[in-house]
Amino acid sequence: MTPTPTTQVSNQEAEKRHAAATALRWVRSGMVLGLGSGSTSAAFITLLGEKVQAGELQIEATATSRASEALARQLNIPLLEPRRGLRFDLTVDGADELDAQLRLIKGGGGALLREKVLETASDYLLIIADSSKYVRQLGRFPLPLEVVPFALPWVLDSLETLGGAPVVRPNAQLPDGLYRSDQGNLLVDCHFNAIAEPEQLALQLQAIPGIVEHGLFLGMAQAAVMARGEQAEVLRPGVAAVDAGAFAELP
Ligand SMILES: O=C[C@H](O)[C@H](O)[C@H](O)COP(=O)(O)O
Repeated sequence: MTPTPTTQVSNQEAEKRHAAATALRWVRSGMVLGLGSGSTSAAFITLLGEKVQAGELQIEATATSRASEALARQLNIPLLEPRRGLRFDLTVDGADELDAQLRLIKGGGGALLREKVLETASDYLLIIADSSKYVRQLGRFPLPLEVVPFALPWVLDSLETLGGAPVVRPNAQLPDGLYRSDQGNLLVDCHFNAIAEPEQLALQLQAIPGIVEHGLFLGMAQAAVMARGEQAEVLRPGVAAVDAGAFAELP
């Protein structure tokens, strides 16, 4: 039987929750956690909050977006403000795409800058994902960039030259009709369709003034928990997937 779009969505939601619940197994009391953004991260934060409220886990955390911070606060998860020397034992976050090397596209929800900041300050980045996120080659998902508003015209010119078919992300609810990040910057989504050399593209994007950050997260994730139906697999860069049940601790 061919799955209907509604069935696909609910399967995807079930996989997100399954990946989130599996990732919780690696959280230990005493850890300082980075909390990701997006729907899969929200599922993780919700389950984490239940454990904290039940007194089963004592952790502290910093969130990668205002939305995740509000959710964590609502669930009484103790929150740490950014400060010098603050590092994270573990950050758990979703992704828009991941490949076999655990190279990622992130930022579909607009949180890529704070995510990259926290994940760079983390000893371990664990990605949680439903199976639709896994790709052979990055780029089908439009690559998000956070852009300083003043620089937008020239950034768009440069992105056209790179073949990125850039689209400024809209938000019909705001007066100028444009989406704003938590920092008040614009988001530009680039339609490369296929990114043959992510490392080279990352360098090219970093060289364009006005791009605050791009959504390519390369060499950052140590592992991913990906749910596939009822199963959860652990992926590590370049290593064949292993059933999550095979691990008691993060590999
Ligand atoms: O800006 C958003 C983040 O990078 C999310 O982690 C990413 O978009 C995945 O979101 P979701 O879990 O909702 O698919």
